Amino acid sequence: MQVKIAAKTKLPTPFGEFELIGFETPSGQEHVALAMGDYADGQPVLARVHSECLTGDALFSQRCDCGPQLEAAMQKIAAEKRGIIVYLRQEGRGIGLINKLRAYAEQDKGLDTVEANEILGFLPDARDYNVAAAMLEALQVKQIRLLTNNPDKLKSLLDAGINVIERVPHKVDASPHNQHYLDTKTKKFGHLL
Ligand SMILES: Nc1nc2c(ncn2[C@@H]2O[C@H](COP(=O)(O)OP(=O)(O)OP(=O)(O)O)[C@@H](O)[C@H]2O)c(=O)[nH]1
Ligand SMILES: [Zn+2]
Repeated sequence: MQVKIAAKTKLPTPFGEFELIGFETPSGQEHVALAMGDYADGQPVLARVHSECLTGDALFSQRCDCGPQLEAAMQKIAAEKRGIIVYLRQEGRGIGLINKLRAYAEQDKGLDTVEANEILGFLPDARDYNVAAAMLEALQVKQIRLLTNNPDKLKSLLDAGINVIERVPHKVDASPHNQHYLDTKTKKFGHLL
């Protein structure tokens, strides 16, 4: 896949100043990367491949752990003064925002995250990481230390051609609201929590 770096700017945050890089795919999708330090020097880069979660990243939802994971990734990168967050606009594990809200409504009736996706006719996880590989290549990131608890994501990134040399655990504290969600991640997706 080809991606185009469409814009680069500064992103001052409570954790330090990141470089914000905007990407466009040939089909018109938009993604961003947040970067700090010299990530193109060929040495391993601490990296998070984060899937968009409007509810968790921006609206403080406690149904999932996305917001705290994003914040923790920014903090860890700032502590090393070097790293990258590939922020993919693959909301709801690739099914889109409104379908995720429909899946939440099914969960409100008692289904878990996997069952809710399935009853709506979707795969449990419909994400595609080829665009992440293309973004890292465009930024000349040669090897990464991946912040994740998800073994499938690790495998998918390797399959997409990303040189992941290490998995760095990325656990955040559970809340009473997301405990069931995290249990499902462990039981059905094999997350190492
Ligand atoms: N379809 C669906 N998507 C969800 C649900 N809860 C969170 N998501 C989406 O899941 C994505 C985050 O993926 P997760 O499976 O939580 O975590 P991960 O990124 O695979 O694994 P880690 O790297 O360990 O965090 C985001 O796109 C969220 O919008 C849900 O109940 N249903
Ligand atoms: Zn989330």
